[in-house]
Order: sequence, then structure tokens, then C-alpha cells
Amino acid sequence: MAEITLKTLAHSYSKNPSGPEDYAIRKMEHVWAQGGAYALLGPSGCGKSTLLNIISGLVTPSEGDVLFDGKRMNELPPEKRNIAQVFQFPVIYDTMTVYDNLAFPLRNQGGFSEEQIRTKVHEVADVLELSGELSRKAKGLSADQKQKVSMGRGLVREDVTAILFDEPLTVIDPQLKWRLRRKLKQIHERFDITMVYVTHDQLEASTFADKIALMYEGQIVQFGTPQELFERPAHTFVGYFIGSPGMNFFEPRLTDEGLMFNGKVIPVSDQVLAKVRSSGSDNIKLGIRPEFVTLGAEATDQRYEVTVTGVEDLGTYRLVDVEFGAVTVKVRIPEDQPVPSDAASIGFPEPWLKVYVDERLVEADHE
Ligand SMILES: Nc1ncnc2c1ncn2[C@@H]1O[C@H](COP(=O)(O)OP(=O)(O)OP(=O)(O)O)[C@@H](O)[C@H]1O
Repeated sequence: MAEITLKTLAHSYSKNPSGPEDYAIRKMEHVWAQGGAYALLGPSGCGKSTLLNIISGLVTPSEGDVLFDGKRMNELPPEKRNIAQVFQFPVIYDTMTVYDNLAFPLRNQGGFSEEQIRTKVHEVADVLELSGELSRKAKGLSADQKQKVSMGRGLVREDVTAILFDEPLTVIDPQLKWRLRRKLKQIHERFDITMVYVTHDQLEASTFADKIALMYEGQIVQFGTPQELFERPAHTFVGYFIGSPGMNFFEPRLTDEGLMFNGKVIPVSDQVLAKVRSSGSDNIKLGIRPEFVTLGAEATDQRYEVTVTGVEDLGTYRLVDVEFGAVTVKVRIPEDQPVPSDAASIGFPEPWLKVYVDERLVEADHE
């Protein structure tokens, strides 16, 4: 069992890094608690694989420490870390049977009788629904079955404390993906193992994980439940990356009256406004998700006049583009809600309008 702590961790592939852009991992602190099901989500190149390889020992971090249950792991080679890693492409021996593939890690480790190995292999094969395939050569298996064998090789070892998955469903047919995803969930429930699942797909991340670590430019910019990432993006990138489409952003001007956009003051709480003022920054953004913008007819006090420029029918809902000053705001409405033809207005319900300074969320202090 292991809690995985990343302490002032940073990594550069360059020998002489000259600035933050030379770092694949920029200084981070993070804890993966024992037994959790986590996703590490982010766009291509943000550092996900580097981070996994640092945890498993394939990459030695240039700065900081990797701790398992408080013990420093930096110098320990991968095979001594009790971590199983499942890659995009199944790592199995094609010429061996499924049984021998699953038995391999235990035979390699030594100290187990054939009877013990048989029991363990059958237990894991049962969970993975591979019992009927045990005597088959791995070569003839389908891609998803091969990937299950790869996972099984990690699961047979009693000493494995964490399994790291690096985009494990990439080569799996779309119609089989959901089955494997469900299987992973069951495995997590059955075995008390920390699982970290790397993906760039938000749907995959939120169906698998209890908590998602969203990575951007070598940093974890938010760690929270899928709902938290949706409702309270801590960074503009989270707002942009999560959701379909992502959050609307527009840049207000800070004046004596407050945050102005398109000739009107956009109300935010006094405390938030005070924080924005004291930051001294002029990188201020307002963000609201398309799901939370309200669309109606004429503008009133707290609503803003807009022009409808496009409507996209997406089955159960519609996406309406409205022109608000110089920006296009996307509004998501139920399919049966009428779209005003000429005089339209939008509103920003207070809890859902977020304020960002230097890309970070600024909130009122909680009581
Ligand atoms: N072996 C390496 N040598 C030099 N640079 C590397 C190496 N591996 C990765 N990088 C760089 O480090 C950064 C992070 O890459 P990494 O593969 O960790 O990202 P990722 O989020 O896993 O991306 P992807 O989803 O495309 O695999 C990128 O800029 C990449 O070019």
C-alpha cells in the first residue's frame, strides 16, 4: 500500500535549463493518497507521461523527491518500486499462453509455489474475464484482451501498491473502451490499489477517477472531483479544457465603479473586487460556463443586451452564439427553449460568474 508524495518536484530533460519553458515538470507538490482512483488529465505535451515515469522510476527527476509512504524513492530502480505500469501498447509475450503471461511476474519474483501461482492467476483471470483464454497463446488475442493481460500482469503481484496507466485505451476499439473502463473501475473496487490513469480525454478521466489532477504546462493546476473542476475551475485553463464547449471568457476593465465590460458594470462581490484591486494586475478575466448563462428577451438591469449570431442543434440541447461587445458568448439551452429572434439578453447568475486574476480564480473567503 502506498501514498505517493511528490515533493518540490521538477524535471527538465535539458542539462542546462535556462527558464520555465525548459521544464517538462515545473515545481510541484502533490499527494496521491493510498487507494485512490485518480486521473492525470491534460493536453499533449503537458508532462503527463514524464510525471508517471518519474513515479515509476523510468525517469529520475532533476529536482525534488518522490516519496512512497514517506520513504524517498529517487534512487530506487523501477523493479524495486512495486509499481506496475500499463502503457498504450500492451506489453506481453506473444509466444506465451495467457496463463504463462500472468504467471510470469510471480515466477520472476520467485518464492511462490506453482499452486500459489495457479490460485493467483485464476483469481486475476476471473476478474478480467480471461478465464476462458488461459491456455491460448497471447498472439491470437484481440487488442483489448491483450491490454487486459497487460493489466493482469500488474495485478497478480501482491506487492504492487500502485498501478499507473498511460493512455491504456488508445489502441482499443471505441465500442470496447467502455467495457475496459468499467473493468478498471471494478478492479479498483476489488483491490486496494492506488491507481493513476493518464489521459487527454475528459470523459475517460471523469468516468474512471474519483479525483482528477489537471495538468497544464508542467504543473497540476487543479486537483479535484470532476464536479469541482466543472463548477469551480481554479485556473482559466481548467475552464477552457473541461466542458464541451469550455468556459466563456471576457476581459473586463477595472474602473472606480468596478469591473466594466461593454459599457456596463458587471457585478461581483465586494470582497472579490477588493482582491482584484489589491492584486495590481491588469490580467483580469471573467468566466462563465455556457450551461450557466441565461438567455432571454429584452435586457433589464442585471441583464446584458446581445445579438444572436448562430444556433447549433445538438440533439437534446442547443448551443446559441451571442455577440456581447467584442466577444462571442456561447449559451447552452434545452432544445425546447425558444431562441429570441431580435432583442435578446444574457444574464450571469452570481455563483457561476468567476473572476480570474493572472489566470487564477479569485474568490470571496468562505465563512
Ligand atoms: N525523452 C525526452 N527528451 C526530451 N524531451 C522530452 C522527452 N520526453 C518528453 N519530452 C518533452 O517534455 C514535455 C512533456 O512531455 P510528456 O510526454 O511528458 O507530455 P504528455 O503530456 O505525456 O504528452 P503526450 O500526451 O503527447 O504523451 C514535452 O515538451 C516533450 O517534448
